[in-house]
Amino acid sequence: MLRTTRTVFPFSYNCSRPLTRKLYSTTTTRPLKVSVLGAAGGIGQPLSLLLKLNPYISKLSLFDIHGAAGVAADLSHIDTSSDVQGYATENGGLERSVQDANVVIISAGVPRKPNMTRDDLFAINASIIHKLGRACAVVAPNAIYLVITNPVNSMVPVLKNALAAGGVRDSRKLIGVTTLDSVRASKFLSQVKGASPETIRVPIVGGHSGATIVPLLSQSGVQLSEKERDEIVHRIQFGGDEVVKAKAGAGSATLSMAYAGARMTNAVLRGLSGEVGVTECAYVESPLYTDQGVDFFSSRVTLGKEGAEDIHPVGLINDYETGLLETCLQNLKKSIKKGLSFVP
Ligand SMILES: NC(=O)C1=CN([C@@H]2O[C@H](COP(=O)(O)OP(=O)(O)OC[C@H]3O[C@@H](n4cnc5c(N)ncnc54)[C@H](O)[C@@H]3O)[C@@H](O)[C@H]2O)C=CC1
Ligand SMILES: O=C([O-])CC(=O)C(=O)O
Repeated sequence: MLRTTRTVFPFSYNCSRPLTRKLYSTTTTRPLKVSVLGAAGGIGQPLSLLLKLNPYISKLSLFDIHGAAGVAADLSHIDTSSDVQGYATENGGLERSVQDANVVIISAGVPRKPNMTRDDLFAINASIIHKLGRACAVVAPNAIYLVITNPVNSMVPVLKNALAAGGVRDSRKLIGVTTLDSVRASKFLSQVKGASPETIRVPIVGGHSGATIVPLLSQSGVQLSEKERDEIVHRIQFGGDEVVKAKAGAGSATLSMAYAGARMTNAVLRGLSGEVGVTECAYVESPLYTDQGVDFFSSRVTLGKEGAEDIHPVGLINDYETGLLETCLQNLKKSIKKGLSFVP
């Protein structure tokens, strides 16, 4: 197979090399197809743009109930190697868009408006995720699924059941995207400390909503006063609300989410391509807290050819973080139960 080396992507992210950020460089050996569902949306469009720049991807497939053909036509003029194709609902467009996909990214659904919680999106988004999952299970049983749609804490369990109903049961291939919390943590901490965000890594465990977002600042190597710590934890937990408020009814984070989604997708593609030691924090079916009735949990995972291959424990945490984790687990348990109990 032809081997090509390109340097086009704006970031390289590797938890095993946390202090490096450089132009993306890879040797591609395997053509990979990535499908984006919800591709014409606020996240879908900039995410698809970033994916068009990713040299791991040979086929970029865009599906939306409105407007994917236009987005695909636009992106297809960009002079990178990948082919872009847009699909609408008609003529089995969804099924054709995900057929043989290696990775399916789902950002289809409704975003928050001010004074809404992520959980307020549950009913409408669960129906969408379930429907997409049922269709995808038939034509893309081996894909890795990345769920962006909120509430992530419940949508991943919803998708698990939808895929399982179609006979697809590999938990390593079902991943909730919590990367935006990691991105925010690096940025917010860097602002407090006057450091470069590239040099700061904070493991974020738990889930992706308010008190379920547990930043392990004690593992960041950054010293903080109690006041600084409390403020930064609050800002990381409720960073999404800042954007929802600022957008004043026009939706929630899209551009920073596209960046975070592209980073997570890139990590998954590196793992799929055989790179060893690729890790990110992600929300997966996890054995870590099943004894407390919590079957899904975000922690550091190692990504490989089968998806989330190793799930790492939270590691050493202090009393303050133990308190945050207890609150997180209580909340997470309810969101997971709600997701698993969803009946379309
Ligand atoms: N995981 C995370 O960290 C984050 C998650 N989100 C979530 O991502 C989701 C999408 O947000 P935005 O892109 O801003 O919303 P948006 O409304 O701009 O875009 C959503 C897109 O989904 C499409 N869509 C709706 N039903 C569909 C279906 N059945 N099949 C295919 N496409 C369908 C719509 O046509 C639209 O283009 C929301 O639920 C939001 O809360 C947002 C930010 C961060
Ligand atoms: O806040 C929202 O609804 C969108 C989101 O998940 C985030 O920005 O973290």
